[in-house]
Amino acid sequence: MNEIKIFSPATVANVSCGFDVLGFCLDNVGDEMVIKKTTEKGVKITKIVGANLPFETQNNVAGVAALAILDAANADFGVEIEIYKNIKPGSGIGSSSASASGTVFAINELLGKPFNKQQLTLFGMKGEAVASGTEHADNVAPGIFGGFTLVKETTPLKVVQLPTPSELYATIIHPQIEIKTSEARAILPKDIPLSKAVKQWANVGSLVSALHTSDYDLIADSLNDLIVEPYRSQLIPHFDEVKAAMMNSGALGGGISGSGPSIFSLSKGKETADKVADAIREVYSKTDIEFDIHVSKINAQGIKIVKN
Ligand SMILES: Nc1ncnc2c1ncn2[C@@H]1O[C@H](COP(=O)(O)OP(=O)(O)O)[C@@H](O)[C@H]1O
Ligand SMILES: N[C@@H](CCOP(=O)(O)O)C(=O)O
Repeated sequence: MNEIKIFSPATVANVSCGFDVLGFCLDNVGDEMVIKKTTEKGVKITKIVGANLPFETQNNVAGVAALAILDAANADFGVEIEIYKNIKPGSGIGSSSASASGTVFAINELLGKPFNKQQLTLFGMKGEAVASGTEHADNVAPGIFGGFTLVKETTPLKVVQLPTPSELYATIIHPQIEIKTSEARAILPKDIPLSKAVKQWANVGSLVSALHTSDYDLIADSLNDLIVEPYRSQLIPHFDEVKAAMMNSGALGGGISGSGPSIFSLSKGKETADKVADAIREVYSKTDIEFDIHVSKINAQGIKIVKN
């Protein structure tokens, strides 16, 4: 295979209580990428459509992720990368991560699949670090594995795949303002009170259990973030109103998607997820901020091959 086209989905990191460890994959929102083998070694980004992003290999997450996997494989070829962006950078639904995970998935296919999903996540994290300043894996992992993932450790990397209850839908609003992950990380406290930490890790544990047992009430009870949301929600216009509208229209719960500005909710069934979409549309329609709303199934497969 000399060329591959893939669909690299958007992802929601943190899932309220699981800062830097939990994430899930969306189904109908994402970027496309075309990656071609070249006889000359090295990585060239030849086309970027839909966003103003750096073409220099070292400054683009796709370029850095590509170098990481090609080096590890000691590949005797190089690649040219075309990026078709539908996920706006700084969106909070894993724009940078979609490029990183899509690149390593595609190059692994061109190499004949020598690497497993844990290894691909590791290469993707190298790219993700260009955007956020840290090698967090909570967007890359759900893109590569699909569904819900838990990053148990980063050194050495251990990603745990979690089950996806079949009736779970996500509703997401993306206000068209940019919040850089690196900046949203810089405002977080270095230390947190033990009493809050206890509640937070209890929520992570109960959410993981609830995903295993498809216990929607327990999912609802677990979707709380006492640690990060109080700081970051101040960067998102109308956050409290959107969250109230989500809860009043039947969502199980929700919060900031990744580092924001997107706000996500989870609902039982598409009908409720659509009602949530209507309610949050009403909140933002009264403002002069442009926005997108997505209703999506949870994508259990992750990145998909469009053409090879
Ligand atoms: N291929 C890429 N896709 C998206 N962002 C990229 C890419 N390469 C570099 N970047 C940089 O990463 C930053 C956006 O990433 P980030 O702040 O994490 O947003 P998001 O939450 O949408 O992933 C921007 O500064 C952007 O220029
Ligand atoms: N755990 C990270 C996730 C960032 O997600 P993104 O979609 O905003 O890139 C964080 O919260 O900083």
